Amino acid sequence: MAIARLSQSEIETALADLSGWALREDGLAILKAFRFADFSEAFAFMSRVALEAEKTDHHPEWFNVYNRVDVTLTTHDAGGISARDLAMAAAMERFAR
Ligand SMILES: C[C@H](O)[C@H](O)[C@H]1CNC2=NC(N)=NC(=O)C2=N1
Repeated sequence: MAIARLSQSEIETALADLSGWALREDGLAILKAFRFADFSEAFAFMSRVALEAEKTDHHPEWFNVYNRVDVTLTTHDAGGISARDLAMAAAMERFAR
């Protein structure tokens, strides 16, 4: 299903409100390195995100070691960043709080 890729200015505006998120060098994804107190906290975060991902059919690429969760969000169907990535990033911010 096709979904629109956001413009560069739409992405920059959104990133200004997303603390710690950055544009990947190729401009096709957004990234954040989350840090938690320990593995238990990191995995609790990942569990919440997993439920949200299933609910919204939008899934993160991520890498976890102990208390670290490195996240990449992109929309394959759009070939870049869509509103779905911003919505997921905002949800992750709520879950990490
Ligand atoms: C068929 C299914 O709806 C698609 O493959 C969904 C699943 N989850 C997804 N997750 C992400 N991050 N991007 C997508 O384009 C995407 N597409």
